[in-house]
Amino acid sequence: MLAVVPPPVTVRVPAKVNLHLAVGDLRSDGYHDLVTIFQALSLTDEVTVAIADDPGVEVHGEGADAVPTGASNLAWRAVRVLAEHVGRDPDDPKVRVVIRKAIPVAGGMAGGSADAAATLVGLASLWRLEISRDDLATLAGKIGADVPFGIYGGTALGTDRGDRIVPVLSRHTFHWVLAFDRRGLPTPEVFDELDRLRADGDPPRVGEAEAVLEGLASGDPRQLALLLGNDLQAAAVSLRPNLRRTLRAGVNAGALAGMVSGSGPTCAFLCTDGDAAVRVAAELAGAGVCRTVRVAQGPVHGARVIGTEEAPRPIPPEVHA
Ligand SMILES: C[C@@](CO)(OP(=O)(O)O)[C@H](O)COP(=O)(O)OP(=O)(O)OC[C@H]1O[C@@H](n2ccc(N)nc2=O)[C@H](O)[C@@H]1O
Ligand SMILES: Nc1ncnc2c1ncn2[C@@H]1O[C@H](COP(=O)(O)OP(=O)(O)O)[C@@H](O)[C@H]1O
Repeated sequence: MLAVVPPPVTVRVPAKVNLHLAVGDLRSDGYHDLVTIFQALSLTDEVTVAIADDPGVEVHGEGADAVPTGASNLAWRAVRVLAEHVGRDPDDPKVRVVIRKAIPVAGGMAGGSADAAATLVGLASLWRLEISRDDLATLAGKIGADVPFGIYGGTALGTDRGDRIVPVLSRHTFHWVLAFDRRGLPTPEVFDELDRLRADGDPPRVGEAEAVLEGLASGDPRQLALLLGNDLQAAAVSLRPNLRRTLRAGVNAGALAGMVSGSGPTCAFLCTDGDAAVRVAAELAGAGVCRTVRVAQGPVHGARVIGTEEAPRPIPPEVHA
């Protein structure tokens, strides 16, 4: 009898912005304790996993040239972690992963982490595993601090390394403009720069997460705008002084507030509503301070298998200058 090969599974997964990012001291394991509030945004990557005799990773779309396709690809690490967990051979998982990127690479929006989260969710479906979202999130934490949030999406409080996730009920939609920088910024360099700035002086620290949770609950973007904060912003701006100009340009264009997203260099601007976001995006694009501008809204759900009626986006053609 012929074995039936299950069809490929495609998962859509969101980028994140940190509405609040409080960084504690450097720990002995090389990480910092964090208290952060994540929000998942409608800027998404798509990841397809399929049974294949030619295993590996393919990457297309935004920043694809800068993404490794070997063992260090975070999606491939997810394949290995899940294979090991369920007793499959991690060195020969017989899986092909195709990633279509829209999330900027090394942009502070957890794009690689999102691809890893999507791979876990996709493989759980492809391999027909009985595994809960919480168990997938625990495995996700072995891949990277930001990966568990990609499993849940929505709005969530992250503590410890940022990988202990408690979902936050958030009934309101917020509108964002995102400014992608010309080059990415490696996360470890930004944490190192913050440690250096703190050894030399006293860069500003964000307040309490509770106030931000109240701002979220109010649904009023004006209230939330006053409460956004990111301890890594000073470090990202120190490494990339041009971000100061980008942040100013977004606010001058009519955003309620602008901040560096996570470790940067993407800047995120909170706007009054969807129409305002489109106006801010158009003006920011004309200001010449960044590479690309996108409009997004949040919160959106985490990594989710796309139904058969929702075909994956076609692979964008490569554009050469
Ligand atoms: C800063 C944040 C904010 O959400 O994300 P990005 O803005 O880069 O996407 C995260 O903490 C990034 O999470 P992620 O990118 O998954 O980090 P990992 O791969 O686990 O760690 C990369 C490196 O970042 C530093 N790191 C990360 C998390 C943390 N709590 N403390 C740290 O010091 C460490 O130097 C670590 O070796
Ligand atoms: N699937 C992936 N997508 C993007 N980057 C990846 C991926 N796998 C590994 N990486 C590596 O991880 C680094 C950080 O990627 P990313 O998650 O996009 O940034 P950030 O941590 O700033 O949010 C990249 O510079 C890249 O070398």
